[in-house]
Amino acid sequence: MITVDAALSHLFALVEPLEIEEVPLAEAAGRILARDVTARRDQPPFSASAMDGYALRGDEATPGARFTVIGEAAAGHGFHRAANAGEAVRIFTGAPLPEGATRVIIQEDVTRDGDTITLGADIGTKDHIRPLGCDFRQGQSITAPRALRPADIALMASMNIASVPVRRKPQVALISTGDELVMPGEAPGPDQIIASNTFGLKALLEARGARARILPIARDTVASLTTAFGLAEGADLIITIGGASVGDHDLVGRVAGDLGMDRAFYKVAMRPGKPLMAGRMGGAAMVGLPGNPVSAMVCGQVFVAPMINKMLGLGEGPAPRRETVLAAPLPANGPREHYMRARLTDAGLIAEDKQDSSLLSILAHSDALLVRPPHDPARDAGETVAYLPI
Ligand SMILES: Nc1nc2c(c(=O)[nH]1)N[C@H]1C(S)=C(S)[C@@H](COP(=O)(O)OP(=O)(O)OC[C@H]3O[C@@H](n4cnc5c(N)ncnc54)[C@H](O)[C@@H]3O)O[C@H]1N2
Ligand code: MOO
Repeated sequence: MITVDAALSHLFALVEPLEIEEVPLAEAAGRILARDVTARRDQPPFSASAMDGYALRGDEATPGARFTVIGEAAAGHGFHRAANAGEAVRIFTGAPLPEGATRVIIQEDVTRDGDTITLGADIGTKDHIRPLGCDFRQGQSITAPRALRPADIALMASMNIASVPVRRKPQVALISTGDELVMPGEAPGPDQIIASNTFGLKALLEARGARARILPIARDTVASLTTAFGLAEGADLIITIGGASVGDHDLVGRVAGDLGMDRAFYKVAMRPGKPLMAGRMGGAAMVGLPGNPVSAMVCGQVFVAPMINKMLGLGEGPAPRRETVLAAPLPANGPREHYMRARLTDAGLIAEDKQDSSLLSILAHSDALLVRPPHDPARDAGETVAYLPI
């Protein structure tokens, strides 16, 4: 058995950052920016009014001063003549400031009579002008790598970037193995259960930027598993679930080996998730996850998600941990790193009473995996512990 950290190093060695592709801006949300992009223009490209009112020379803006309105500037339609002494231009929010004007007086502070305006007694001190380039200047960068959020998409649109260099999405093939499994919606036989792991993992990995394909369930036969591996052709990462342990029907390691899988390791000192295996299989990385549903999901968080990150150009790093206090005491941990299902409360973290790795209902109502190092001693309420948010 190897440590979680050693397993992660092996897993990182199995994958590389994928190629870069250009996608239309409208499809770039959630993708990983692969190269820096730079603004193609200044924003705003001219000094613009921030309010509806009158543009005039700031040195003339005194309470009670009068001006002649000589024209109008609206957003998209500037007024292309200078405002001279004693002149004002009717202006609207977003309009270019006419030459000579250095201040906008909002219309609430002005009285107008025909083409004459008089400034009110309290016009404040603000100029209500957005200077040229005050948001960003041409050449300003958004640096890669970066997971693109809605605000980044808006910023790139404003920068006039219509197509975006992103990492190709990792293609993941998910194979459930076991005679006991049927797909959700099917009628299970008396000894059968529903395959849940592929669905949970697809959701987990797609939320992290991968594209996951659920293959037909492989039965516990060499022929069926061989067929399933064949269907995984073209994937960057092949994930099997179940059949990884030492039972007579646990065939994944053997069949993968026969098909040329170059095994990097088997078994990790963690709980749940001990019978994990991985290696290279043709052009793909292969990870064999344990079948117990919580084990598969925890391994997805701890191992597969960081592999996806590396493929997306986000570097090699473990699943990010946070710290908080315990709200209830914990007994000493055994020799394996334990990822305990736990709930975050106002008083701190509370580990679930039941930690069996078959209990999806407990996982679903947990929001943290409390990380216990191997041989961690008993802990009291109030002590600081590490956890993975899930
Ligand atoms: N003698 C030993 N027995 C077991 C050991 C061991 O070290 N010695 N390890 C145990 C641990 S820990 C785990 S985890 C499991 C892992 O076994 P497998 O990876 O071979 O998984 P299966 O036996 O195929 O299935 C285990 C369990 O999970 C259910 N399962 C499997 N696939 C799915 C799926 N896609 N969706 C929902 N549920 C699934 C399966 O029906 C079993 O109940 O081995 C222990 N045994
Ligand atoms: O490691 Mo198993 O994954 O403990 O249930």
